[in-house]
Amino acid sequence: MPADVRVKICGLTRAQDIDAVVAAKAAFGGFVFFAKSPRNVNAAQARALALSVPVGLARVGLFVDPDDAFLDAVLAEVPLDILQLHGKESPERVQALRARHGLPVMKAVGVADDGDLDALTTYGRVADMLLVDAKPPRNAKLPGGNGLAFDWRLIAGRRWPVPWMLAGGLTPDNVAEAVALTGARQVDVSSGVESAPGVKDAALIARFVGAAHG
Ligand SMILES: O=C(O)c1ccccc1NCC(=O)[C@H](O)[C@H](O)COP(=O)(O)O
Repeated sequence: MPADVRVKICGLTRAQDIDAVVAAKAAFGGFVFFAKSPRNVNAAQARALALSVPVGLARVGLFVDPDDAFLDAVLAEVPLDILQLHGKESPERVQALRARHGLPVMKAVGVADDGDLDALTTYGRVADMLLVDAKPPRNAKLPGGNGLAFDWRLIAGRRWPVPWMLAGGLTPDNVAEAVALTGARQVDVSSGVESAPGVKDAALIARFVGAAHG
C-alpha cells in the first residue's frame, strides 16, 4: 500500500470537523453548497471554516449545476482552492468555469457500468481532476454522498490524462481494498466517516485516513 494516498474528507460543517481532518492529515477538505444536502453550508459558515484551515489542506467547494451568480456570490466570500462540480455540467461548462474563476476544477463522473467510462475520457480532456464516483440510484435525493460503492473492477488498471480521485461508499474498512484494486492515489469519503447523515465522526476520520495511508 503506498503511504502517499491523498485523502479528501467531504461535507465538513463544524470547527471540530476541521480539527479532525487536520489531525488525521487528510489532504483535502470539502464544503457542500447544495441546499438539499444534510451537509449543506452557507457562505458565512463556509467562510469561517475555510479561514480556519491551515496551509497544506486544500479547500474544495462542491457545487451541483451552479449558475454564475451563485458561484460568484460564494467565491466572493469563501476562499476555496478547488471547485468540485457534481451535477450534469457539460464539458463546455467545465471549461467556462475554469476560465471564469481561475481555479482548478474537479469534475465528478458517476460510474455504474462500462458505458459510463467514456465520460471519464471526455471530462479528462477539460477538467483538472476527475472524481470517479458511484452513479446515484435513479430515485436518489442527492447526486452524490449516498454511501454507495460501484464495482471497482470496472476501473482497475484504467488511467486518465489528469489526476483522479476514487469515491463512493468508501469506509475505514474497505478503503485499503479499494486502493489496492484500483490503484487510486487519491480517495474521497463522506458518509463513511459519519455517525449520522451530515455529522462527521473524528474517530472514523482518523481510522479512514490511517487505513488509506496503510
Ligand atoms: O454529500 C452530499 O450531500 C452531496 C450532495 C450533492 C452532491 C454531492 C454530494 N456529495 C459528494 C461526496 O461527498 C463525495 O464526493 C462522494 O459522492 C462520495 O460520497 P460517499 O459515498 O458518501 O462517501
